[in-house]
Amino acid sequence: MTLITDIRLRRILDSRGNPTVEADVVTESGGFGRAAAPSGASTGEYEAVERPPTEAIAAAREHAVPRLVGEAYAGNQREVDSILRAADGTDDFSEIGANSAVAISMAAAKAGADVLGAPLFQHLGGTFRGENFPTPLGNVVGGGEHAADATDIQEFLAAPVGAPSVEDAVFANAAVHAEVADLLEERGHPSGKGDEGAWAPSIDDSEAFEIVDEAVSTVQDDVGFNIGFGLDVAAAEMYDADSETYEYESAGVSRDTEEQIEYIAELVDEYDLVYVEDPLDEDDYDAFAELTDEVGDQTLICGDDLFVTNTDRLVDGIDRGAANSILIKPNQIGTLSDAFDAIELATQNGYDSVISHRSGETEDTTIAHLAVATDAPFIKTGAVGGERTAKLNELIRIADDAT
Ligand SMILES: O=C(O)[C@@H](CO)OP(=O)(O)O
Ligand SMILES: [Mg+2]
Repeated sequence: MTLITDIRLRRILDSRGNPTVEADVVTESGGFGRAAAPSGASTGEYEAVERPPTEAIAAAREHAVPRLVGEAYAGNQREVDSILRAADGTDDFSEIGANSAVAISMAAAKAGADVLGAPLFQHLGGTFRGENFPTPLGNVVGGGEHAADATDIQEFLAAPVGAPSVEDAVFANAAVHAEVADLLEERGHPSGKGDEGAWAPSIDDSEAFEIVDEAVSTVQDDVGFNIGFGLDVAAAEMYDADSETYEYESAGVSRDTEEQIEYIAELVDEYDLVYVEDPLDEDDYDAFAELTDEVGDQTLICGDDLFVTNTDRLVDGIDRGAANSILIKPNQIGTLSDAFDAIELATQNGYDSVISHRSGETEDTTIAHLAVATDAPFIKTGAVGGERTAKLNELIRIADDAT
């Protein structure tokens, strides 16, 4: 029933107005799945390769589609994904593009779920999933590669860890986002938004800390449950390999690696940060390990550019004690099976998984299902904006259907 009988690939728009790859997968019994690849701006050096969509589509039509149509079963995700790997023939999907690969992989999963008549999270995670929901990390202020002339730290994230339901958590993040706008206005910094819908004011990081701290406390008092906050430092983007320093341009500050470790540890203490992503350069496992040793019992130290959803890099991190959490982005590695393997390895080793969007997104909701399917404790998919609320609203629907 799930034999794949047709795959269509096309270019569609992403949230930045750039082209991306969308895939439709059809099965023998009429099952249908559609999915689109997201796209990063602060991409890790070791990510699978995204090719220009026109090239990725042409290469996938030539190498992958003929090996899948009439040959593979959408209900057998491992088979689909291993055919994608074999058809590509490289380690990093540089032939068919990780964008074509991930779109086909996710569309096949949806087609498999459609044939079964089960929600995607259940097809992927089994019948006992759907009871636990991830805490959404909501991007409320940001800069870095996601907005010009804004904060050096890429993302300030609301983290409603005490929310009684995913719905309450989603609305709490939106409330923090709105409160931040009021505070920016009061302080004379009315602001536009960056790529992920976070406010992108022209202020330095220290002022952003004050504002987010205040906004989180105000909303916490309103809603009556605990809201913390966290960061995606995206430190690889500010690391200068020649001078071996982290350059905070808006503050005019430069920190060497030891100073960066101390700075982050102080921030964790001062603001009770619950989450810190990529606080150090993507090549510096030792510095990650040092920081994790120092504050890893107080907060999550998450590797995004460090691990790039890659089990080989995660094994290195586990061996060295670098980080205690991993960001999971299916397009960083190219298939859902690879993303699942990374989550499983993380869980077995006590690392928390954080399922994540990219800064360039579409209406695709696969990551909401992936988070529920894998019992992930966190999902990072913005706070507002249609391509972000697509995933957040899908989480609310999954929770609503489950009760
Ligand atoms: O760094 C990140 O975690 C992501 C998503 O927030 O950004 P990008 O997709 O630009 O890599
Ligand atoms: Mg990141």
